[in-house]
Amino acid sequence: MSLAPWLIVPAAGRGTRMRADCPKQYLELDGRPVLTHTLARLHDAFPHGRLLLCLDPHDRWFDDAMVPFADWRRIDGGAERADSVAAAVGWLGERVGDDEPVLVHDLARPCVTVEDLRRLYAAVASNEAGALLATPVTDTLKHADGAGRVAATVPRDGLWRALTPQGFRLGVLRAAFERAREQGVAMTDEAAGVERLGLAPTLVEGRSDNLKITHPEDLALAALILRAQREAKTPLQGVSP
Ligand SMILES: Nc1ccn([C@@H]2O[C@H](COP(=O)(O)OP(=O)(O)OP(=O)(O)O)[C@@H](O)[C@H]2O)c(=O)n1
Ligand SMILES: C[C@](O)(CO)[C@H](O)COP(=O)(O)O
Repeated sequence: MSLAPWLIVPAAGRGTRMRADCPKQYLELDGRPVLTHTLARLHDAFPHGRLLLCLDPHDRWFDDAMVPFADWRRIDGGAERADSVAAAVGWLGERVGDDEPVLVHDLARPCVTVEDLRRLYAAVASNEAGALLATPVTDTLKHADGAGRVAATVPRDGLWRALTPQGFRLGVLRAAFERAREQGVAMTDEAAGVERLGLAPTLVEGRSDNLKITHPEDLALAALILRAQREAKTPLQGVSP
């Protein structure tokens, strides 16, 4: 498989749950914007990767100098994450073959390690239905009754949290978005669309510290994770400072 995967990075969110003055990707994390951490990890893992960065067309914080990739382009994002990814998939579909490997990674996940990125990419090569990083659920799960009370305890056996990246051959990804559009269904990750094709993407167990920065308290947590990863170093070869 090509050593230069296509990397779709949805980065057009507004970060409403973060309740900050700017989108969360521009908040400072360990001395620099969240965005630069995530892109540095991707670049460390895939220096020759080809980046499609989905940005809000009205984004006034972004600067080209923040991107470490030689080969990259900006894609106008949409109203929802799936719309942003669909725009990038559409761009690719008009230009490259269906066998090309594509990884989709949330910009809001800056703590993904180089090792996990490469393990996931290797899994994409050997699984026709693609693969995603995921981690087994460790909490007890409750189903709510709509009035803030417990309706049931949900058995957690076999339940995993879906992380990113998620990787597929372009043809599979294109078919998944096409099917979702025809059926008018919303999907919160790419694997959900691929499942609707009757395919079963492979779960690749990833690190549980691959946090998606969503709420204000996640920023401090992400800073601690990055620091701990830097200090651990050995299993994380190639991690940017
Ligand atoms: N219309 C959108 C919405 C989200 N994203 C991206 O998808 C990833 C995951 O989305 P999420 O964490 O939900 O980010 P926001 O939409 O920014 O947050 P919120 O839902 O709190 O507004 C982020 O990297 C975000 O920038 C995107 O590209 N386009
Ligand atoms: C893709 C994802 O990060 C997998 O956990 C997640 O589904 C994104 O959800 P969001 O509601 O758009 O943050």
